Amino acid sequence: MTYPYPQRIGNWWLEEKLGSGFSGAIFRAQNLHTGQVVALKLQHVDAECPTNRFERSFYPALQGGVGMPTLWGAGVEGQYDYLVIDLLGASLDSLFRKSGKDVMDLRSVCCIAMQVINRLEFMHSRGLLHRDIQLGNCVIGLGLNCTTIYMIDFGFSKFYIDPHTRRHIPDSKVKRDFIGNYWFTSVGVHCRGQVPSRRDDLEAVALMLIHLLTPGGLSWTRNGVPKTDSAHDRLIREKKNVRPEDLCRGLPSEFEEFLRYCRRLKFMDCPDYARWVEEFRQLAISRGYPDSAEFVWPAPPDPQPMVRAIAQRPTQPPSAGMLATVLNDLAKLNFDERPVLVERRELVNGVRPSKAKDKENAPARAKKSKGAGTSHDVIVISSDEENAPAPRLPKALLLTRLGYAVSHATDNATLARLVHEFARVLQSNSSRALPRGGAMVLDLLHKQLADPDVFVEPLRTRSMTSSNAGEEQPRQVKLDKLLALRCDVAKAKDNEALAKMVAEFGDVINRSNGRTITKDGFAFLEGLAARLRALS
Ligand SMILES: Nc1ncnc2c1ncn2[C@@H]1O[C@H](COP(=O)(O)OP(=O)(O)OP(=O)(O)O)[C@@H](O)[C@H]1O
Repeated sequence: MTYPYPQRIGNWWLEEKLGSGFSGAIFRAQNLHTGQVVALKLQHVDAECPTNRFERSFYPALQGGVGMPTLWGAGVEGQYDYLVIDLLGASLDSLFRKSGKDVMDLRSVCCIAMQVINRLEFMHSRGLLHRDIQLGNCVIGLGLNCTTIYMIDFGFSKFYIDPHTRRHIPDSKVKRDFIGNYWFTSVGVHCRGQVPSRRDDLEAVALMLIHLLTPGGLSWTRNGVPKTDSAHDRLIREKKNVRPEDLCRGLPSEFEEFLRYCRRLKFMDCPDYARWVEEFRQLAISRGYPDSAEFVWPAPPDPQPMVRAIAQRPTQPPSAGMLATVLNDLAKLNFDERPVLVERRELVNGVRPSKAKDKENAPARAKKSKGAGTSHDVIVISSDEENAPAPRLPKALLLTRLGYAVSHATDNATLARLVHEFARVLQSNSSRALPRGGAMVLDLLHKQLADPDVFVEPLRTRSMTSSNAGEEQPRQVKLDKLLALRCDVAKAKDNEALAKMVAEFGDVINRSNGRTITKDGFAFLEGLAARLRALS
């Protein structure tokens, strides 16, 4: 039922209608005495779902938080229940729709991730769950606050810390009607009728981020809001059955890891918000984006479109155009040798394809690579000459390029050279910590050595899902393992054995304090390069 809206309520003069929801409408309003301009959320007292009544009780707990609207007034006057809050800008939903793009750019998505996870950390620290995370409930600020994302619509919120007992609300095995929205509410709450807790707010964020990066959005959002029970059942089935790896195919691994992480959390677990903010920050940095969580919209032109393009998993064959761009860029890094690639399927455990085949493929390859066509057949990131000038490129970009070259290397000699280059890049770091881009290179190297045509779970994911996930190893254990790896690498029989060692190396470094690479670690990498040369 719709109700006629008054022109004035309390001290507020209602102006333009900004939007409307299930139970009411929201107006820009002005204070009759001070001229202050605000947003006023109006609901009829007989509204079917009187969310203002609940929202009013949650706002006080949220005051003072970054990205939390200030509550300026609230009450019931006549037939209307109203809430007066900061006037804010457009929702992420409307910004994205108006952009006309099929997917949102990675930098913006990383900023959304960092900010929304921070907002949830704040809300949860005040004992409150949001329970309706969606793009329409994330809005940007106005004026100086236009790069800050605000959370709105606390109509479905709930205190998960009982204000009287100060304890977490209890779980229940009894299935309940779901609360939230069709698109992003967690599988546990939406499809299994579980009681929502902090983990579910976070899972909704994960789904929202994946949605933004998926052409056409998450598959279950494509038919619109389900209008019948059977359509809703279908949606639930689809949402429940899709595997994280399928949802996140082609996306940077952080998104799949984040979704899996949320789904592994137990009902009362406190999520590690800082870790995920840092993961998305590092992801943005590793792709060459500024180190900032500010949500700048419209998204500025991408300074490194090539880097973003190769965020795709290497299992997806790059287009000829993309390949040409990447090869051109690689060529600029150095070089007296020019890259020529052969088909990935021709790499069998480091055995070089036959010369005859090389010749057959030569014309096609030459077209893809500007300047190709010389007799050289490897990608060179830098020459072996000691005094060759070091490329002045950000480390993250160098590592990304190395990763790309590793995933397209076709013989052990190339891999050997890339591993040597990898060790050099890591050593040029002021810190000896393995950067995120370094972990990616190890992942790709492991995959190349194990079997380039088979999907190999990334090392970082594996170490986090293992039974001793996240556990740090005592320093001595780490040192012993690295020493053993350093000694054993020279005796490795084949690429498979080397793949196992790379996996072990990544695991040891990942689980060590500060992820530092010791002298033995570097010696292992050099030993690996030598062994690859010997096996080529
Ligand atoms: N503070 C604000 N400033 C400017 N616009 C706002 C503000 N709050 C909400 N809006 C706009 O109004 C729309 C509806 O707001 P909100 O979600 O709070 O209402 P609702 O009635 O709870 O909606 P729903 O039924 O969709 O949950 C938002 O999507 C947004 O576009």
